[in-house]
Amino acid sequence: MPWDESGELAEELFRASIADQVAQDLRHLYVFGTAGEGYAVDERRFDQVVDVFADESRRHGVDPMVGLISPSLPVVIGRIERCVARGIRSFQLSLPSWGALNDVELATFFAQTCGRFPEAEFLHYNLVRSGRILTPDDYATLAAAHPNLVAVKHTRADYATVHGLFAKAPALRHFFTEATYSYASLVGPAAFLVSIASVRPQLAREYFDAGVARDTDALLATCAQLLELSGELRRAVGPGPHMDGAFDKIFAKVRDPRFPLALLPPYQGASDAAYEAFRAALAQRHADWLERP
Ligand SMILES: N[C@@H](CC=O)C(=O)O
Repeated sequence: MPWDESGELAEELFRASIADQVAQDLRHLYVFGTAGEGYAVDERRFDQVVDVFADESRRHGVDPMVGLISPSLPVVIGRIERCVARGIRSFQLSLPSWGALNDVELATFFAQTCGRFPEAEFLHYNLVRSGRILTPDDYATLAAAHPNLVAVKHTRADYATVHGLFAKAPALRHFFTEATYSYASLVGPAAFLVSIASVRPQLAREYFDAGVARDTDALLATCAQLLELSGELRRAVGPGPHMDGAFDKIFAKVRDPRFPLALLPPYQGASDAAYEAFRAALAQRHADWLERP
């Protein structure tokens, strides 16, 4: 999300970034993951971003997905209600994170979201920050209870977990980020959650297609490049910024140099120097990953 100097949505830049992604054939878009600062927005900004996102997505024929991150279940329910009133049907759920949910609390959370809104579809965002990583067995139970839980976004999964997900929760679509996608796509119907590869969407698409075609050589070669890119990014940003948005906004700025790097307070964004260092690394050592003029 691009914020202006007073922390308000930079609407024109936001609309331009949606249009850019759609033009690059990235059509499954969401707002308010970690990178989109779903944990940091107040209700006013939540509604404003949703309105702009839904409007611009629909202009391009894209179905908008909205992420929900809050330690308060009533806040999550209220956000779903307001989105449903705006015709939004796709949601991305994260577990409340103030304390890790136990099994009873987990069942209540899904009953009060998936169960309460049967007309909507839900993707679960499985991440350490939420305090509890759900397992293949958890997903088997939840998918059986909630047919409108349709997908999961995995931020990390070892090989045993990847196999377990495809075996125990095959009704769900499992999205993996760059490093895990290479392996997961060889052993099951993996979906690809584009992160650092977003600097060059065309190559992200080719990586996804290599997985669909089970082209091991292409997958491993691109995976190695993407791991190198991640190393360049970590070196460029250095210690300090730690929220996904600090990194993802650098990707957005590679696509559009006007894109601001600031995160909503109190979180620390990456610096312009970090962006310049990453861009220089791309130009010098990974030129394929820079859009050709
Ligand atoms: N940064 C992504 C997740 C991982 O790639 C997000 O915020 O959704």
